[in-house]
Parts: sequence; structure tokens; C-alpha cells
Amino acid sequence: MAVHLQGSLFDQGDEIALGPLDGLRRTELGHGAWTDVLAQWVTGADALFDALARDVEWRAEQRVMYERVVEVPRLLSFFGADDPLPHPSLEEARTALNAHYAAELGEPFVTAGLCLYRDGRDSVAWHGDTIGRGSSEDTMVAILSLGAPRQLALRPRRRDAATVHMPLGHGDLIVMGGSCQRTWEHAVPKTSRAVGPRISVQFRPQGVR
Ligand SMILES: O=C(O)CCC(=O)C(=O)O
Ligand SMILES: [Fe+2]
Repeated sequence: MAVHLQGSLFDQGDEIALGPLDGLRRTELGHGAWTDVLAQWVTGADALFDALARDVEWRAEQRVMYERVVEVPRLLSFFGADDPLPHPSLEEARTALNAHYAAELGEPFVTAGLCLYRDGRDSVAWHGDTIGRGSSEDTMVAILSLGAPRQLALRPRRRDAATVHMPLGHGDLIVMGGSCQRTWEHAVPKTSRAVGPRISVQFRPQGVR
């Protein structure tokens, strides 16, 4: 699929490189949930974005809403534990995350879910990643954001604290941890601003979806 970012927007050169993870900053959200954020973890992210936009087999999905079949407003691709990731830099990213979080997480990140938001009309509605163990156990979901900046919104299920808006830029990393999937919800809201495409790469442990 041909989705291209204007290289001149970011102009970081061609070399894809991962920075050290010791710059991650943790924010306690409440109810045992937290986020770790590191801006510009990946440099040279234009090349990674372009390769993923081009090489990944992006799929449109449908779902039933009010008895009608509607298009899910983003394109998707999923890589299970035994699937080779679509770019060596994603293998490197997962290895680095595993080294950093091994002790705290107690298990590795194994799967990678990829989403392509083609423009501001693409989005994901409020949800927690609760299809699997995230509904009952503390876990982590690590997200690498590439391309156009979008907001990741977070709100507590109990609605006892304000919604938090995390701006996610080209090459940024956010990790949702602790009880975040079951006590908070997250969303990527639609925007009427003219925004280009964004790719999100979500690393999760086995059994978390
Ligand atoms: O686009 C993102 O960074 C979030 C995606 C997400 O929450 C999901 O696919 O579960
Ligand atoms: Fe999610």
C-alpha cells in the first residue's frame, strides 16, 4: 500500500536507531495504572515508517454496529509470537523493551499489533486491551508511534479523574502498565485537523490482547 510521509517534515536522515530507554519517565495515573513515556526513542523513523507502510499486509476489518456491518476506521496487521516481525528494527525494539522491563514484567513482550491510521478520520474508540489476561492481571502494552502526531487519550473507568491526553509523535514510545488495561481506558480520537498517516506498533506479552 502506498502511504508516504513527506520526508522533509521530519528530516532525520536514513539511519534507523533506537535511543537508550533510561530516559523513560513514569507517571502514576491512579488505581494502580501508570504510563512510561520516552519522546523520540526511534530516530531515522521516516525510513521505518515508509518500510512498514509499504511492506506490511494491511487489512481492513469490519464489525457489526447497530445491526450493520461497518468498516473499522484503521488498517490492521497482527504478528504472533512465532511470526517474524516485518522490519529488523521492530525486532530490535522488542529486544530492547524486553531487556528493560524483564524484571518488572516477569515475562517478555512477544506479539506485535500494527495499526495504520490513514488520516484524522481513522481512530480507535475507548477500550482497554482486555480480550486476554489484561482483564484480570497487571500487564504492560508498549506502543511505538510513527508518522503523524496523534493523541492517545486515557480515562479511568470509574470517571473519578480527568481524561489525560498524551501527544504521541514520530518515534515516541509509551508503555501502559500496572492495572492500566482494566482500570483505565484508552482511545485515539478522530481529529478534524489535516493530519497525515500514523502507524502504531503495540508490543504485548503472550495472552494479552
Ligand atoms: O494507536 C494506538 O497507539 C493505540 C492502539 C490501541 O489501543 C489498540 O490497538 O489496542
Ligand atoms: Fe488498545
